[in-house]
This record gives sequence, C-alpha cells and structure tokens, in this order.
Amino acid sequence: MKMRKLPQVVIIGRPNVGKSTLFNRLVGKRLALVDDQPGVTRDRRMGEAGLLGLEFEAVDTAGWEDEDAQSLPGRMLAQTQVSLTGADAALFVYDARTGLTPLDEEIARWLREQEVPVVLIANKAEGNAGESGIIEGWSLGMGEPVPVSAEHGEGIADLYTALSPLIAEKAERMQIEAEAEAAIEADRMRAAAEAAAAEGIELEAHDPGAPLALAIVGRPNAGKSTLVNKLLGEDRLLTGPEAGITRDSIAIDWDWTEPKSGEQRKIRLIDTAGMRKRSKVVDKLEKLSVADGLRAVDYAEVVVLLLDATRGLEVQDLKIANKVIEEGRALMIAINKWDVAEDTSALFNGVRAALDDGLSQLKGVPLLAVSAVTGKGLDQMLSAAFDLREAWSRRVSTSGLNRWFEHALNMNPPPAPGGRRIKLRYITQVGTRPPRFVIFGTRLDDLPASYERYLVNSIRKELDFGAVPVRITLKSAKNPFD
Ligand SMILES: Nc1nc2c(ncn2[C@@H]2O[C@H](COP(=O)(O)OP(=O)(O)OP(=O)(O)O)[C@@H](O)[C@H]2O)c(=O)[nH]1
Ligand SMILES: Nc1nc2c(ncn2[C@@H]2O[C@H](COP(=O)(O)OP(=O)(O)OP(=O)(O)O)[C@@H](O)[C@H]2O)c(=O)[nH]1
Repeated sequence: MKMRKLPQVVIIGRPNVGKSTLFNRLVGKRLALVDDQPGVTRDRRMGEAGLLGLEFEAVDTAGWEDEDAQSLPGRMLAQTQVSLTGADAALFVYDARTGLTPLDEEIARWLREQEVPVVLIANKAEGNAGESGIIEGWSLGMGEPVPVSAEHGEGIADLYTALSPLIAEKAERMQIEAEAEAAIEADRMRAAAEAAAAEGIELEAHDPGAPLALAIVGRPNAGKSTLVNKLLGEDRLLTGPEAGITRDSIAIDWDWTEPKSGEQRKIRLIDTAGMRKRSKVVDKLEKLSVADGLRAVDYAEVVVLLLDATRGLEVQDLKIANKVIEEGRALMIAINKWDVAEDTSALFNGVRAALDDGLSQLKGVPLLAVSAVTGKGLDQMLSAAFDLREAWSRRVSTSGLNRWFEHALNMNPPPAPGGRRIKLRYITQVGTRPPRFVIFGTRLDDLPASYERYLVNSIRKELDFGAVPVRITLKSAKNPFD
C-alpha cells in the first residue's frame, strides 16, 4: 500500500518523556512501543496522524540515549538527523514533571540550528505536578511550551493551534497535488494495462512481506549443499514443512533475522531434488546439476550463482548466469570458499572484470565473497538478495519515468538515418518482476540495437534498477496528437 502524501512531523526528545505515547495518541493505533525503560523506542516509526482534522505523517524517533549532554550518542543523533531531513515540523517533547535536564537543553541547542519549525511540548502536564516545569520550558528560547498530557489526551486543541499554521498550507498543497497525480496515474495505469494486455503480460502487485523465493545454483562442488546447510543451521528457525512445488523441486520456508534491523524476514529456499541427492554417475554430474539448478530458477525471484574461490569464474558459470538473466530473474554472484581463497583482492577484481566482460548485457551484477563453512558474508548476501528483489519488483512512478525518458532522449537523441529522425514518443511500464517497458515510436525498424542498449542501460542506472534485467519493447505508434 502506498502512503498518502502528507506533511511530515517528527517527534523528538530525550528518552522517557512520552514520545511514543504522544505518537500513539496522534496515530490512534498502538503502533509504537511504549515502555517504562528509557530508550525503548529504537527505530523510527511512522504513521498517518490526525489532529482535529489536521492530517500529517507522524514520525517517532529513537530517544537520545546518553544522559551525557556533552556527547550526544552518534547513532541516535544521526537517526534523528535523518528523520529531520524532509520533515515539515518537529514536536520537541520534554517532561514537565521532571523539568528540564541538561540533555533537553542540548537537544534544544541542536534543534535551533536546524531549519525545521519546532513546537515545544511540555508533556505529562495533567494535574498540577507539571506547573513549574511548564514555565521552565520558556527558558529554551523556543517560544511558548504547549502543555499536553499524551497519556490522558489533554492539550490536544492547543497542540492543534500551535502546529496547524506550520503545516496546514503544505497539507493543502499536497492534497491538491496528490489528487492531480492520482488522476494522471489512473490514466496511465489504464494505458499500461491496455498495453500489457496487448502484450499478454499480467500486472502483478508485489508484496514485500511475501517470502523471498531464493535459488542457489552453481557447478558441482561449488558448495551449494554446505551453504544451504549453513543457512538453515542451528540458529535458524524452520517455519514450515518442506512443500513440494514440483516433483523435482521443493521449497524450504524459514525466517531469517536481519542483523541490522533485527527484523524477521521470510525466505523460501527453492531447492532441487538433484541439489540434495545427485546421481552417482560421475560423468553425468555436470549436465545434471546445471539442469537441476535451472529448474529452480523458474520458481525463484532471486538467484545466487555460487562460484568456487579455488577455481574462479569458468565458462560454465557464465552460461548459467546468462541463462538466469535470459529468464528474467534477479541475479547475484557469490564467490564461496573465501576462507581458503588466495590473493583475495586479485581474485575478486579478476572475477568482477571477467563478469562484466562475459555478461555484457548486464554489467554490475552484485558480487560478494562468502564462506559456507565459516558463515562469512551470508547475512550480507541475504540482505542484498532482498534489495535486489525490491528493484526487480519496482514500479516507477509515471512522472519519474517521463522525466527519465525526456532526459535520456535529450542527452543522446535517436539517430536520423537518411536524414529522417526516428521518433520515440512515449514510454509506459507494462510489468514488473522483471521490470518491463514499452516505448512507442515511429520508424522503429531503423533504430540501431546500440541505441536500444543505451536506453536499457540508462533506465537501469538512472532509475536505480541496478543490475536487474530490464526489458524494453518497441512498438510503432501513430502520433496520438496528430
Ligand atoms: N503522567 C504521565 N505519564 C506519561 C505521559 N505520557 C507518557 N507517560 C509515561 O512516560 C513513560 C515513557 O513514555 P514513552 O512514550 O515510552 O516515552 P518515550 O519518550 O517514547 O521513551 P523512549 O522510547 O525511551 O524514547 C511511560 O511510562 C508513559 O506511560 C503523560 O502525559 N503523563
Ligand atoms: N573451505 C571451504 N570449503 C567449502 C566451503 N563450502 C563448501 N566447501 C567444501 O566444498 C566441497 C563441496 O561442497 P558441497 O556443498 O558438497 O558442494 P555442492 O555444490 O553442493 O556440490 P554438488 O552436490 O556436487 O553440487 C565440500 O568438500 C565442502 O566441504 C567453504 O566455504 N569453504
């Protein structure tokens, strides 16, 4: 689901002043974690907030962990700073019951240097216990403190009065823009659906929470079994029984904990029967493994091609890689057995260069070093796989696509064979997974393949598809404006 465009309001303050309680109050759902332990709010949380009809996006930030005002903890500071970029206003919360602390003063000093308008909130102001604390707030030089009780829902009208002039105009402008954009988008989607129907392509919606269908392929002995075992090893949680997809391949569902965010992410490992128990017939090994691997590719979103560091990149690997790309899957390459690799930087650079050479239609395929034995690089590999799926599943906004198209044609106009220019008129995205586009134009038969490659490379680079296979189809079109 796409979030509506709303002005952004960031809630800032030291731990335990009631930021999460305020966030919950504004968003109306128990989205943020509330706890008596200081520093409970670790990550930014966002939600659509309503305040007496004033709508905005509320962002709950991590508390300023360290009580030492001289050394604001870098991570928290950095996070808060990030959430302030693009924010339209900040709600700076302090605790009216405890009064100001040196850390409050430090945050205020820092906030005054930022460009964002601030509403100062004296929270926990119910009853009389906050009275002197409210008055103290004036000394921060951020105007009149707004007494609020986030817990009891008091002071909401005053908060509205203070906040609405800061964001109302922006909210209204965004609303108008959003409506206009939605109307254009609806038109475009209709056109795209028609074009897709003509192409026989289904427009599928991508659910980022769906399990990542991942296949690991590679030549015999590259270490696939070892890698799968390591991934599913001791500390991994198997979430389901092995479900057969076909007679030849099975899927193993498990939850992977992303180390950076601590988030649980679902992965469906597509395994082939042949990958686990292969024919003993040695001379058939090579053929079998490639065929098995490629069956898994059919069911995968992202494919990891495993190389053997002790052997480097071989022709067979390039064949597999090309096949994966032709199938339109998102490809990444992992050099395994890094623990026993020699001359690692030469090896890595050598493989990189050989890949870019051998996969000329798709430069910059993600390349990582891993060890199935020690586990090195495996978390990075999985993170990269999720990122890759994201790009592979992405739909570009109509405005972004048109901006790119205009820019690409301006930078490098299509040639004019025989003095008559080839006209490329408009572009539309007709599919995702992999991203597919149709460009309508005239005299397309004369368009050189190199120009088509230029467009594909540019769309990948400029619209952040990275090394995902992107497909462009050319269609002749009468000028719709004639
Ligand atoms: N009396 C009173 N207590 C409140 C009020 N708002 C929040 N609290 C309490 O203050 C404590 C901290 O609230 P949180 O919302 O978790 O504070 P926070 O600023 O998000 O804290 P961190 O997550 O540590 O940054 C909780 O025990 C709340 O119940 C209020 O208006 N009045
Ligand atoms: N040093 C080291 N050895 C590894 C690593 N990964 C796998 N091996 C070894 O490489 C050999 C092949 O590993 P397998 O996991 O059986 O390879 P495979 O790709 O599944 O092989 P097939 O089943 O033949 O396709 C085994 O001896 C593993 O112990 C690694 O990261 N480091």
